[in-house]
Amino acid sequence: MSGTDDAKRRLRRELLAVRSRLTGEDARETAAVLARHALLLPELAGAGTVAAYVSVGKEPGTRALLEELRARGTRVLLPVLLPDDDLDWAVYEGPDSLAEVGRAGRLTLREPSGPRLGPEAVTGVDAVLLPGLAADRAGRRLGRGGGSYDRVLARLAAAGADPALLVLLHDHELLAEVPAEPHDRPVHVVLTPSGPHRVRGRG
Ligand SMILES: Nc1nc2c(c(=O)[nH]1)N(C=O)[C@@H](CNc1ccc(C(=O)N[C@@H](CCC(=O)O)C(=O)O)cc1)CN2
Ligand SMILES: Nc1ncnc2c1ncn2[C@@H]1O[C@H](COP(=O)(O)OP(=O)(O)OP(=O)(O)O)[C@@H](O)[C@H]1O
Repeated sequence: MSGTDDAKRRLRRELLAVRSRLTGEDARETAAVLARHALLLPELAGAGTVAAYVSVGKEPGTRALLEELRARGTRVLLPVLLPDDDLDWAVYEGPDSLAEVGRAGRLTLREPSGPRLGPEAVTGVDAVLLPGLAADRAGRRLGRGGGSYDRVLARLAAAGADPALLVLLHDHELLAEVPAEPHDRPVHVVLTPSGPHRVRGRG
């Protein structure tokens, strides 16, 4: 294991421990404030299609945001986790269209139940909302470590697609520096309840 890999693991453990201590009230407040900021961003206001995700556990809440995007006519794609941790995609058709999917040792996810569009569908979107555990002001993002979004970002680059990339975090998860490996690709905006933090020189 490389030193960076090891540093990422340690940091993930610490950040998940802090998240586990957040209250339901923290999560609800974060969700409302994040949705308000997000809906004002030009990257989302001008987007025809947005790839997003349904927040779980103590992740900053995305459900209000998903509903409001859909209500204003934005096409929203949601991920379906494949057995190898790659992501397929399907259209969000409202809260009642989500199915709970449990996997051993993992958080129970809510996934869209409509037709699957294939992993390449993400290359046609205008913006991607990414989950994460931390990011820094250079746009380096730390995910849960499955490499799902690393693969999404590699797929976008291979297709020559350049959608706006936004990671949604709690304020304390915007760090001075996140350890990065050569395969990591930076995001453009780190969105926290205190507002959007734009990565200089991107977007
Ligand atoms: N809300 C949400 N949806 C998402 C993601 C995410 O991070 N958040 N993903 C992002 O890729 C994909 C799913 N990947 C996941 C990977 C790990 C775990 C999980 O429960 N991890 C445990 C630790 C055990 C483990 O690593 O397997 C944990 O974080 O507590 C959940 C989802 C697609 N959908
Ligand atoms: N393009 C890719 N295709 C397949 N595997 C990849 C790709 N990029 C990275 N990986 C692998 O994915 C694993 C997790 O990488 P990393 O620790 O950077 O995850 P992460 O960015 O924190 O998580 P995620 O991408 O799920 O949000 C590593 O083993 C890495 O080698």
